[in-house]
Parts: sequence; C-alpha cells; structure tokens
Amino acid sequence: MAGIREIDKALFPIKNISSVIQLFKNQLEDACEPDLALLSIVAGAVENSLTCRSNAGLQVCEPVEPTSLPVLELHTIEALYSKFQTIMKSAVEPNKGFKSYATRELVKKVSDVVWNSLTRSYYKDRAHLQSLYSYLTGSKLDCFGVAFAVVAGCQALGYSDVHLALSEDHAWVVFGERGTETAEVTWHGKGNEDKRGQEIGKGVSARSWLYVNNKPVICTRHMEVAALVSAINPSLNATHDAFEVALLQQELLWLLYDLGHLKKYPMAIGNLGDLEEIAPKEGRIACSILFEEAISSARTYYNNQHVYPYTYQGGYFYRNKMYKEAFESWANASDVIRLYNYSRDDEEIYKEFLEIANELIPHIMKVESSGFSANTILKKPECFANLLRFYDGICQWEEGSATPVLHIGWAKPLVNTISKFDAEVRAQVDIVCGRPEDGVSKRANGGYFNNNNYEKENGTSDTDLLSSFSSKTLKDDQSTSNFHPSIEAL
Ligand SMILES: FC(F)c1nnc(N2CCN(c3ncnc4sc(CC(F)(F)F)cc34)CC2)s1
Repeated sequence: MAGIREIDKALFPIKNISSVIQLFKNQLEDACEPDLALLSIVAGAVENSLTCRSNAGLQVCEPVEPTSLPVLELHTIEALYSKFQTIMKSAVEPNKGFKSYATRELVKKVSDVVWNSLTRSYYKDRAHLQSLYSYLTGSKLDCFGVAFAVVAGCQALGYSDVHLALSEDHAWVVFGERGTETAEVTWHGKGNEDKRGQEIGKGVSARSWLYVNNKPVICTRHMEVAALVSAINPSLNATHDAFEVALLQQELLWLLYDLGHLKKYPMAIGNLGDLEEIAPKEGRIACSILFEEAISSARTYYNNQHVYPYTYQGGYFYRNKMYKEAFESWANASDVIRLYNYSRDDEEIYKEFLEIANELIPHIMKVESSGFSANTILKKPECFANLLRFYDGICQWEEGSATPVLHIGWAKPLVNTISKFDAEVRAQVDIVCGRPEDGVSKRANGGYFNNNNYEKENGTSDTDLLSSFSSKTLKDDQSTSNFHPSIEAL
C-alpha cells in the first residue's frame, strides 16, 4: 500500500461515527483496493476508546451525542500505520510492482512475524483482541486477528493474491496464481499444536465441521473489510454493549450490504440480523428477512454446509417465542451437521447443539406444558417431526465419527421432550423407510439406516444424500410447503 491518502487524511480528527463511515465509504468505493491495515487500526481504535476499562467510565457518566466519539487524531493513526508497515517491510521482502504471486514460504514468514511479536502469554479468548490496533498497541491478537493480520501484512507487502478464508470457527489464507493454494496461519482452539504453514486439512479433519467440507468463505478485499467489521466487538462487559460501537458496526454492515459485499458471507448477514433485532433501522428490511438471506446465501454458495445461518434464525424465533418455527430451523441445522464426522476440533458447534437440546428445547417444553396456550406446539405433529429430525441429525453426526457426541446427559432432556407429545399426536407422524438402492442398507431389525460412511466418504452431494434419507425421513399429515425437502407430504 502507498500509505494513507490525502482524501482520507482530510477526515481527521475523527469526532463522530459518520466520519468513520465516510472513511470506510472512501476506501470501499474507491478504484484501488481497500487498505485493511488502515481500516482495522481505525475500527480498533474506536472500539478500544469506547469499551476498554481505561476511559469506559468517562463515557458512561458523561451524556454524549449518540454518534460522538473520543477524538481520533491523525498522528495517532499514522504512527500505528507506519509501525505496521515497518514491522512487515523490515522482516519480509516487499513485492515491488505487485509482480509476483505469494509463495508458501512468504505466507509462513509473514505469519511468523506476527506470531513472534505477540505477548508471550495472555488470555486468548478475551474481547477486543481482533484488530491491528490491539496488535500494534498491546501485541495481543485472538485466533481470527492473527489470520487477519497476516492478510493485511501481505497486502502491505504488495501481494494482492493472499486472501482470508473463513469457516464458522476457523480462519486461514488462500494464495497463488489461481488462489487455490491454502495455508494455516493461526492456531485453533485450546491446547492444539498449531499447524501454521501446512495445507488445509486433507485427512480426517477434512470431514470435520471446522473445515466446512471445503466450503469456506473465500474473501475478496471488500469481504475482508466485512470480516473486520463483523469482528468489531461492542461488549463493554458481560451484560452491556457500548451502544456507539454497536451503532457503528450496524451502519458499516449496512454500507457493506448495500455495496453487495455480504452476498457470499452468511455470518456477516446474520450479525447484521442480530443488530437489527435489537435496534431496527427505519426503512430497512426486517431482521427475519436477513436471517432468511443468510440461509439462502449458504444454500446458494456453500452447498448448504454451514450450520450458523440456521442457528441464527432459530435463536431469533426462540427469543420471539415462535417455537414451531424454531424447531424447524434447528432441524435444518441438524440436517447440515449430520453430513459431518464429529472431531475434537468441533467443540464450538457441539456446544451450540448441546445448548439447543438441553437448555432451549427443555425450556420451551416447560413453558408450553405449564401454560394454557390452546395453540400449544404439543398438539402439532410437525413440531414432533422436526424435533425427531433434530435429534436424528445429531445421532447421524455421531455415526462414523471417531469421537462420540451423545452421552447420558443428552438422554434425560430428550426423553422428557419426546414424552410431552401425546400418542395421538405422535401417531400422525409417519416414519417411512426407503429402498435399499437409495444407498440405504437394511438393518437386521427391519429398520433402515444409511450406511452413512458411504455417503460421508464418497462426498455424496446433499441432494442425493437427502433423497437416500427420505428412506427414513419423518412424514407428517400436516406437511407445510416450508418442510425440509426430504420430508414428503403424505
Ligand atoms: F448461530 C448463531 F447463534 C450465532 N451467533 N453468533 C455467531 N457467530 C458470531 C460471529 N462469527 C463470525 N462472524 C463473522 N465472520 C466470522 S469468521 C469466524 C471464524 C473465525 F473467527 F474466523 F475463526 C467467525 C465469524 C462466528 C459466529 S453464530
């Protein structure tokens, strides 16, 4: 990068949110590519000034304009910006004139520069460790932050082929002439040896949710800006958000949305949906539409191999007491996870399903069976059908996996939930078994099960896999059009 442009310098000193928006607008709409280092430093500085212990108290007590910010001086940003340039250029040969493509050695070297400049030991899961501001002022980064810093470093060195690759719980980089080379550049989870420099999982990890069956979000520069904006963390403490930071994040996500840079980024759309649910913007589409858009993005661009779009939507339905709809979203999430083998790197999504099965669904059962709601879901066969589909997906997830998923802790809430549906409601759900040629082998006891290792090992695409699932999908005489395709109307 050639340094901070005059048009952007003119926005300083930054005193309010609209100046930050204008800076992002300049960078995003401009011909050349957005400067990741500049935008990450500015976003991090704003977040830090409004959420970190030091002056957070000041903000809370002084009544301030909703969009005013602690003043951000140009010299502060320039100093950090040139510090980043110096760190990168003193350690790695810049790519004069953007001529060549990055190599694995180059990417590993940039990752080493970041890695070796981090504080020896610190609490990695803390908030506000995702930006270059955190890296340059505190020498601390979280897992995402390291990957982002490597991509920003490669941009600063003139390698425009190095891009961020994102799964639902990990980040790595792609590079090379066709952008098909991959490299780990950061760590994942606790106590796992990092695999930095290596190609992305070819072995067993390839079938783990962590690598989303090789359907990660491959970022453009503009989508890398969307990633840094998504990673903005407005939390002040465990219970409160700094509303100016949340407002800034929401405005920036709408800017990126309007420019079309969230189209292939389901989690960023989901993040915007969450912010809109809390503080809906005048004249904007409803958050429920955003959650649907995130789902269709994942279905369109990522072969429906992502779980979070469904759990974003399920969470929204749950918070708004739309329990029938929540069951459908969670059953759809379960239809995604059933395609994977559970591996120890998948703790995050395991915790997500555990919370749904053992906290959220039992809470719904309690509320629905104590209340006098005539319209109770306990009378709805499609709710029972979706619940079974939800649990069935988790069972299938476990099948063929080296690590078990279910344990006795799952059984009690499961039995409790199922038993809340009366026999005549359960009887209306018809569990149909399919034909052996559907890749379904006959079980001794007359039932059918999918020899799912066949599907898992041969990467059967979703559709024919699900058609073989129709062999054991749940049928229901109240089938609605929005039922999962594998559940046919009677
Ligand atoms: F499913 C809902 F309940 C969720 N609510 N928040 C969810 N998040 C919050 C935002 N989030 C994300 N949002 C945008 N982009 C990314 S890239 C990524 C993986 C890693 F951090 F890079 F390693 C995570 C992530 C992770 C998922 S899912």
